[in-house]
Amino acid sequence: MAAPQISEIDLQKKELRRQMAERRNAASRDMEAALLHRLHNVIEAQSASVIAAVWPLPGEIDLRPLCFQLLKAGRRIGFPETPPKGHPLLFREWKESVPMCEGRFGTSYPDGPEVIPDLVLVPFLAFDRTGYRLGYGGGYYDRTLAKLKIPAIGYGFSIQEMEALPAGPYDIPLSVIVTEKETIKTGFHNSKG
Ligand SMILES: Nc1nc2c(c(=O)[nH]1)N(C=O)[C@@H](CNc1ccc(C(=O)N[C@@H](CCC(=O)O)C(=O)O)cc1)CN2
Ligand SMILES: Nc1ncnc2c1ncn2[C@@H]1O[C@H](COP(=O)(O)OP(=O)(O)OP(=O)(O)O)[C@@H](O)[C@H]1O
Repeated sequence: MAAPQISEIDLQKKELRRQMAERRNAASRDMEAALLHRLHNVIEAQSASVIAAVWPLPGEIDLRPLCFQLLKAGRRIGFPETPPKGHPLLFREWKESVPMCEGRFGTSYPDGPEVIPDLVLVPFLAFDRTGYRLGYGGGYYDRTLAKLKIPAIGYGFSIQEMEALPAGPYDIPLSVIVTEKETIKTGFHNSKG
């Protein structure tokens, strides 16, 4: 059987993931609070009614306090269910009382109906100023953004910035990147048509 094809870009990304997870894990609670505050203000200025967030994996930024605030303000929240690799994410509606189910790769998703978000919050291990990001390597967000054509707001710490990330042919840039220090508009619009 032929060996799976691993490109040079995929190998560079693997090493970066390891380094950047270490940096992210060194961030303080104050940095996380500042980031959530900034993210809240950015989302408040947008009219999206269904916002896709994530249930945190170990070491990740916890968006749940922000999700509670958004729910109270009348927005709806979806969390991703992780399908087999090669497929886009599916989002299920989350409310305070909804039980969570165990999904692939240690992820958790709500036991709720499917929702189609109109704005998606995207975690990353690293980003650059043109809007390219490095995730866990599933290619899930690129496939999801290719399908949904909705704006993507990436969020993470300023120490996760890279001069330039290796961009593969399927990488879709983020429209906005929010760190604890600044809000970067990349000029990229992932819209229909
Ligand atoms: N909280 C959260 N949920 C999320 C994501 C995320 O980044 N954060 N995802 C973003 O796409 C999707 C899940 N994506 C994932 C893709 C690959 C692996 C994975 O291959 N994990 C390896 C080790 C990864 C590593 O540390 O190198 C494993 O579990 O063996 C995990 C999650 C959807 N849900
Ligand atoms: N729309 C797509 N169609 C086909 N292959 C894709 C698509 N999007 C991504 N891929 C492939 O999936 C693999 C993983 O992609 P990548 O390294 O960009 O993941 P990631 O952005 O780090 O992960 P995630 O989005 O899950 O956080 C790569 O080999 C990439 O070429």
